[in-house]
Amino acid sequence: MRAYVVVFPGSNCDRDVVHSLATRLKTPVLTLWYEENHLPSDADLVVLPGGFSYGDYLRCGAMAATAPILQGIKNYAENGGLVLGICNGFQILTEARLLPGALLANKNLKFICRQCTVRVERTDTPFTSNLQIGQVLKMPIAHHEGLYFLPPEDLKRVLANRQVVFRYCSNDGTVDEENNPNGSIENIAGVVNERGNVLGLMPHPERASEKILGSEDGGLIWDSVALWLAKRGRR
Ligand SMILES: NC(=O)CC[C@H](N)C(=O)O
Repeated sequence: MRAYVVVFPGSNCDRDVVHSLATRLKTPVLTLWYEENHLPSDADLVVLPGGFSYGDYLRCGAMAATAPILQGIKNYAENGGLVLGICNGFQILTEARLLPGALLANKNLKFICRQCTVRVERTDTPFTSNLQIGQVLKMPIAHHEGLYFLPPEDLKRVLANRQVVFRYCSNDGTVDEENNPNGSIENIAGVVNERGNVLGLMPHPERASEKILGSEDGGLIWDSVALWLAKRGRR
């Protein structure tokens, strides 16, 4: 398998994602500059990493969503390619309308950087294929605009389509207001598109993929992608 990590001006988690993916999966991971307008034909996974693309000016992800590489990502996703947006990458995917909803300022209006736990809601996606429904993953969040929001009609559609993949929860998997760090609607921490090949999530798997980081649970997401690809003949 071959993975690519997109670098925008202001990305700051790109190297972490490269290191984490390459170490865990022992696979080539290359970076891709935002001014490219198409993706290499050998890409099995494209990651939009966290950070502050374009300094978060205008709205988080709004300017990056108009960068040339997004055209390549849209074509790639339309053809079924796997796209993962982490934190600022998630914000970029919603701004580009590749994912529903929007990320608004956290309910306490503060930047929140801390460990948190999310519950797995779906295992029939490439990103969660090696997980169990209800499994709790420990991964840190680090954002100011992480409150996931959808207007009522869109929320109904997203729930009916089972697009919610992760929900913020307690250590034992309880989903409630107390365990909702940023005020996201329905505790939503990650969603997929209808087809299931584009995932956005606010927690950082790359910051939770080695014991020394306090959790290796993020690595389970990488394992899931590798397993899903291997089942389709991509190693
Ligand atoms: N870690 C990140 O990707 C941060 C995302 C964005 N800059 C925010 O603060 O919400």
